[in-house]
Amino acid sequence: MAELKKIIIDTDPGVDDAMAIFLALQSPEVEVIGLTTIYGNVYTTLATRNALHLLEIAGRTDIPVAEGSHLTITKGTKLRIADFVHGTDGLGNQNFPPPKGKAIEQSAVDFLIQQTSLYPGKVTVVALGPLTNIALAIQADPAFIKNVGQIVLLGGAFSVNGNVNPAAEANIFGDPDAADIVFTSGADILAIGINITHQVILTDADRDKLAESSGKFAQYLCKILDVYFSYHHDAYSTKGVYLHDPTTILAAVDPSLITYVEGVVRVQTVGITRGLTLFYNKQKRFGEVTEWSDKPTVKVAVTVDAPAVVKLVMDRLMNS
Ligand SMILES: O=c1[nH]cnc2c1ncn2[C@@H]1O[C@H](CO)[C@@H](O)[C@H]1O
Repeated sequence: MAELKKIIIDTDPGVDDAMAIFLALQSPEVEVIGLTTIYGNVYTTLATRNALHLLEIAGRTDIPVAEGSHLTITKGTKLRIADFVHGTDGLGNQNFPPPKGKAIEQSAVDFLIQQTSLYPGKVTVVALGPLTNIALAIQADPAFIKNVGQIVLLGGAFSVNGNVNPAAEANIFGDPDAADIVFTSGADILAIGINITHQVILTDADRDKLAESSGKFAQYLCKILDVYFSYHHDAYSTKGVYLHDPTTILAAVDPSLITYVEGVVRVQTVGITRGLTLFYNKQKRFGEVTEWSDKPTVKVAVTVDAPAVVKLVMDRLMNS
């Protein structure tokens, strides 16, 4: 049997994170070797609690959860928490009982460094929240960027408006300094921006199908989806919700679902465009040295097979 791709999910659950975690657990192509937590949709403490809860729902308490950073990398910025998208508990205001399990003693950063060095080149880190933990791992251990197989991240708005403001997407806005460290680190990076995820919509009709199925993950998700759907109806007037995190997980599971281009990405860290991701496509040779010169390239997704992604999401959640 071919070796399964090992993945660590860095997550801030979050309704679409819950979907993504369940999808990963339902994907025979990958082995989830751990979850690391971060603030974003909720504060880090609640992210850890929700990660443990979701693994208990899935019957996968064998998978360790390592708690991540409570602060941005500069420790200077006020956190922006998107509880208006996911509910104050991050999971659709369902007031689930606290999980029985606990996070491991090791921090998220130490866990990322240890696991990638145990399996050099074999671990894919799927980053679904702000990039603080990943940037801290890069800073703490120069070998991390060589040891990690690939970092597949949900972040950025490439040639489209952001979702926090016209400039910035939420995960990059959450810690722009960390994001710039990650994008310029030299690691193998695949960025899935909202230019991609806004093409992947779970419709009201899809949700009805999930509700009618007997899949245990489908049933659980239908309980928590209300707040996420209401937010999308109000903010975007869409008849459905964007599948940000599920699309990112599936891009890691099956890279043929997307196409990408390569170039240098820098992140604006100050001013009114703080959190802007700017991709240099190398079409112009600039006479002068720029902030993009001599930086390693990354992969940025440019197309997605949206019907195939939605079908995989539906099939894997209903057959659970
Ligand atoms: O309008 C929004 N503001 C803030 N965060 C959002 C919004 N929509 C979605 N997300 C959250 O941020 C990530 C994608 O940018 C996703 O994790 C999503 O749940």
